[in-house]
Amino acid sequence: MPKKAYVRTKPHLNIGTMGHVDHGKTTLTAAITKVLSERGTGTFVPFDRIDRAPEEAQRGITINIAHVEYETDTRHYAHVDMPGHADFIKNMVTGAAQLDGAILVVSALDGVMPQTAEHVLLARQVGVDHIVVALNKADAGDAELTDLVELEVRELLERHGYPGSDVPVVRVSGLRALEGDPRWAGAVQGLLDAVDTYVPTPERYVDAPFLLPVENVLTITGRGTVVTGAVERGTVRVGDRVEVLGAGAGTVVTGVETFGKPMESAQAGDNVALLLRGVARDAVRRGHVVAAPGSVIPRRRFTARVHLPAAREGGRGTPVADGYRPQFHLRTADVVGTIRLGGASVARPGETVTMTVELGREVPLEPGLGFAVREGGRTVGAGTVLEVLD
Ligand SMILES: Nc1nc2c(ncn2[C@@H]2O[C@H](COP(=O)(O)OP(=O)(O)OP(=O)(O)O)[C@@H](O)[C@H]2O)c(=O)[nH]1
Ligand SMILES: [Mg+2]
Repeated sequence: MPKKAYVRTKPHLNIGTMGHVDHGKTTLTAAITKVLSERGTGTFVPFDRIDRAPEEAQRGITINIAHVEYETDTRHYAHVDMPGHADFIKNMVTGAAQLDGAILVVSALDGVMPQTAEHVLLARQVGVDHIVVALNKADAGDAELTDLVELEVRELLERHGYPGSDVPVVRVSGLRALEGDPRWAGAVQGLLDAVDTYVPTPERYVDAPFLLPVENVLTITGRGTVVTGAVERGTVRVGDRVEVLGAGAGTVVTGVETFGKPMESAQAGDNVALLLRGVARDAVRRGHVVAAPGSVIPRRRFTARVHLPAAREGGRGTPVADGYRPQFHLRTADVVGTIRLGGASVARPGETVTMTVELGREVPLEPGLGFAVREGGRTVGAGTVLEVLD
């Protein structure tokens, strides 16, 4: 039986939960789907379906195991719940998740923790302009302490260039809402209303040449190789010619799906799976880019402005010197690179500096592209490409 096609009736946005470990991101994600399923605009996704490890996609094209899909009265959302900190860095910081807005989950019991601060810093750096705060575990916190946590979060946001006093802060209990408590289900609905109204519908670059950073690669028996990810710009439809940069292959798109539903065409902002004709499974990997032929040229060298978070924000304790070789996370790619600081001999945590970077291999680069700098499992910098060099 043919699968029901995806029909675009409302604006589509990508959002996600971020925040410190154990503050309740996955519980809240499950609670959101529960509240919306009761209103008839979503399908309930239980906690253990969100939090599980990826498995072989045998039932068809799946997007990303941590994605859930739902609708409010006015919008269609793809919501990514990143299981753990490393995944957050990969998906969000590198722009793979392409969040139009984020729900910052902060436990009312614990307040701002190191990863809360790190996620806010990185969200700012990669251009997530709108954050809504879920003060979670409000069922268990005392009101006075929760007030203090709220102040602390607003102050953190202000310090990173967000309008701290205007950002909606909603007290919720993901756990109680998930258990069906009407009061807390109402609070989760209030959070969604805040997201609907506070996060603007983004302008999509649908007229630009097509580009999709590859997040995952799957094989579907009898159909071929599938790549998944969020369309960064342009549109793509079945029959389009594309090239896989990194793999150096030209190919034709033979299928486009979103959340298991076939689409006639996908556009910037959509989370999709593309079936590619005649591309071997091992010829394409996460970090490659699928693009309109000739529209991007991979390069190795660029200048950039990079912020090095202070140690208290999760950054390094010591300065970096000329010749430093960390990992650069650009879109979904993870590449080693060497930095040159020019006149300055060292750059200290807490500073924002200009540098030249030479990557270990070519990747598609362009001015304005955001990236993260990582070393030993820690984010030591967040930057923006200024100029691409040859
Ligand atoms: N009292 C209370 N506990 C909660 C609430 N939300 C989550 N918890 C508990 O907090 C713990 C962590 O919840 P998770 O949803 O797994 O947190 P997480 O942020 O997804 O954690 P990681 O993915 O490991 O970073 C679990 O034991 C939850 O039951 C809440 O609203 N109230
Ligand atoms: Mg989780």
